[in-house]
Amino acid sequence: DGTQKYDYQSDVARLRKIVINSLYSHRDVFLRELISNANDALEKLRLTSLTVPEVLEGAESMNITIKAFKDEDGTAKLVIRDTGIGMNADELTANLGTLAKSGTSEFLARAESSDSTGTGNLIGAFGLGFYSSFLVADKVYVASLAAKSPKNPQPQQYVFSSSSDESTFEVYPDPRGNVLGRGTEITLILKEDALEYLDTLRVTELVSKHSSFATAFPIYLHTTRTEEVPVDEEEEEVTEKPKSEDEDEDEAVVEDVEEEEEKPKKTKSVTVEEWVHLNSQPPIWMRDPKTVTEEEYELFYQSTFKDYEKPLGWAHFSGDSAGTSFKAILYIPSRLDDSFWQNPQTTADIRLMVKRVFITSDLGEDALPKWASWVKVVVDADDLPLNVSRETLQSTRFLKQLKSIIVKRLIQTLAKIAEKAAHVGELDVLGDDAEMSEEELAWWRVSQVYNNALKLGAVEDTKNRERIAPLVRFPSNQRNETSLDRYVEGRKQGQKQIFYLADMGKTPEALAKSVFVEKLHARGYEVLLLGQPLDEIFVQSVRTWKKLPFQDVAKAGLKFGDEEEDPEEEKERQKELTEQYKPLLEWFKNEAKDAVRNVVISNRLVTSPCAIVADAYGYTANMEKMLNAQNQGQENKRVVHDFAKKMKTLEINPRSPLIEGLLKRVEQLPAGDDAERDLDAEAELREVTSVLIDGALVRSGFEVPDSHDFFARVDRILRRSLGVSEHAPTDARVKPAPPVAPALPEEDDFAFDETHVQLDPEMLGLKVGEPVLEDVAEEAQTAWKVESHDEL
Ligand SMILES: Nc1ncnc2c1ncn2[C@@H]1O[C@H](COP(=O)(O)OP(=O)(O)OP(=O)(O)O)[C@@H](O)[C@H]1O
Repeated sequence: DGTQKYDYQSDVARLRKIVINSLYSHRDVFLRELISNANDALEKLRLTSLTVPEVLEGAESMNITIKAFKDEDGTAKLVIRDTGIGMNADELTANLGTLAKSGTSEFLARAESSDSTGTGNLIGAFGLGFYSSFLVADKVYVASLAAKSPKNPQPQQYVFSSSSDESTFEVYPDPRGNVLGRGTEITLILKEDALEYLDTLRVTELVSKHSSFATAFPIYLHTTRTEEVPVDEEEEEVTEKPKSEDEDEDEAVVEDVEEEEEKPKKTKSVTVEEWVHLNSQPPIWMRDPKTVTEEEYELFYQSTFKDYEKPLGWAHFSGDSAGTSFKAILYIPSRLDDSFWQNPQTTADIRLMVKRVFITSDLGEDALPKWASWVKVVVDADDLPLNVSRETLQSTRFLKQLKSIIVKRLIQTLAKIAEKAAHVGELDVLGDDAEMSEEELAWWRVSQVYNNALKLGAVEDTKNRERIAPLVRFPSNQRNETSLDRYVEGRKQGQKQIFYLADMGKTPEALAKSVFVEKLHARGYEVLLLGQPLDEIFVQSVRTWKKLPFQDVAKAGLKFGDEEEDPEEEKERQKELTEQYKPLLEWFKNEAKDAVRNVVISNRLVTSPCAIVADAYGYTANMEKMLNAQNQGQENKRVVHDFAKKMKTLEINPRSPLIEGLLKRVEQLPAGDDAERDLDAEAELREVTSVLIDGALVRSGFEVPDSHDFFARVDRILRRSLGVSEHAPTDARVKPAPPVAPALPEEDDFAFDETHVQLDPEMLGLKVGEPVLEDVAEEAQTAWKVESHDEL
């Protein structure tokens, strides 16, 4: 009576199908998911009881029980029961029949497209746990009795039932009445091929592997075993051997013993039922770190934070803060979500417990500084006021200090991983696993994921800057990556600057080829190559390292540090060169007056003919790019901006044959009044010079003021060198577009039939059947689909 029949929401139907089809090989996950739900329900109850004590009525204990058995009809049942908060009829319908979680479509897309590796864990991560019961059950009954509360003073026990192949479910009052006392009982009617879960050993193994950390509440498993018990004395037939009269004492002793062995006491088999406590060990964070294995730490992380990948590192520590002692484990996840960079306010994942009881994982937005908000932490404090709002909780001294304790510990943990891999900077081929030791690989992974977050830390977290900056790695012209400490260690005698070149968006390879690096590189100096958006800001914030200031090699002020050792003749030569090149310097000053402030003989160029160097207070190309983007449309800033833009020097390389040639041509120009001058030759030379200046701008990373005009000049010079007429026009006739279309396009006009695009993985030289390669093929196929769209 009172049965309500419902259709599943379409998403649920789709999801159940995916879960059942794609997760077959991961079906063990169902138990972990159901236990995790039971734990959540118990946590909710405990927390609610702080303000509404009557919720505890109905059942004394707070625990989870599991019972597997075959009933009288031979039906295999697995029953998982908790005495948690429970659900009323509406909650059963809403919680189990609809999907309220965001991210579901992401899960669906991922589960439908992937080869299902990792989906076993995805399922929990997306909050779809309950449906995993259909992996092992043909039919599921969820009986639930909500906890008593002022709103629901007389709760009634209801049942939700559904079978794995139906698209409907039913909710009805439990015909047994309120037998649960409180909480939820999930009865799985096991599938024919899932009878393994009747085996208590199997269940014990699963619980201890995946769930023993997931809950602080006791989990009991119902077990039965047969035991031989002695039959009662009176039942036993006592046959005593009559003693012969001539027996002596000694013989009698021997006979007695023999008699006992030959005639064992009678026993009978009885079935003993027992509830075995499966998670009797204290939770992992309460244990002595020496007794916890690596695998236990990893499994605990995966089940607690619902991550299907293993963490990159962790720290297990205890302490005392503001009079509260605590134990904690912090984890470094293997990935940094994209949202880290997109969302300026990220909430931290800190699971706060008090004496093993979970309190909250929402400590507000500034629970950790932004740069460290990705760290995952479990903290168990000895004593905290529980029955309080989040705001009050946040203002406790303990929680205020917790923030800096976690950050400090995180930095220490990262530093330890880095230290163990101290030689990582010397590796030539990073990323080649074969060449890396385990320690190096561990640090390499951390650095790959968190390097930019650490830069952010060094910029924003001024208190910890000194500790974070040494963890940041930069590529250089000499190695794939180096720390600031290693850079300073490897500096040359006399070197008093940390050389760097910053150009946002450029690869280290491209930066290494820059005109500014060429001489430093040729002389054996190390230059940090900064191509990431945060790099220049990092350098500006840190300013000096081990007392050495950072020097932008694209700016004036570059000193090798051994200039004083230069012989007299070197200085003399420099003077001579300036004298010798005077006419060319004058010529350039005139031609480049719109772009630069000064023109000098270069000391930094090796093969390039010229380059443009920013003054110490002018803008480098990189800063100019950043400021251009920032100041767009702001007239008042433009004036300052334009001024700073001109604070540049053109350096020319006297050893370059191009510059030598130009000097000769400038010297050959007839001087005098207009009548004596060769205006054509001057114009031609001016054009070459302007291309050289613009070329120097480009070479130095700046933009040319008018690229169309620049290329028109290059074209003219090319024509001249090819002997083609400079003025011959190009045939510029083109076919005009057809007249305006009369009607709006139909949808079909753009339809693209994907079924035509099937790319054979073997065509790509990939072996079919290997999951990794299939992924590649799939990616290639997607890429090709996109290309075909473009062509259409
Ligand atoms: N044993 C239970 N006691 C009380 N409520 C439950 C229980 N099991 C499930 N629920 C309710 O059903 C909802 C859906 O459960 P489901 O396992 O599908 O997702 P979830 O538990 O919300 O997410 P996740 O699996 O990530 O923890 C839960 O949010 C909870 O409200």
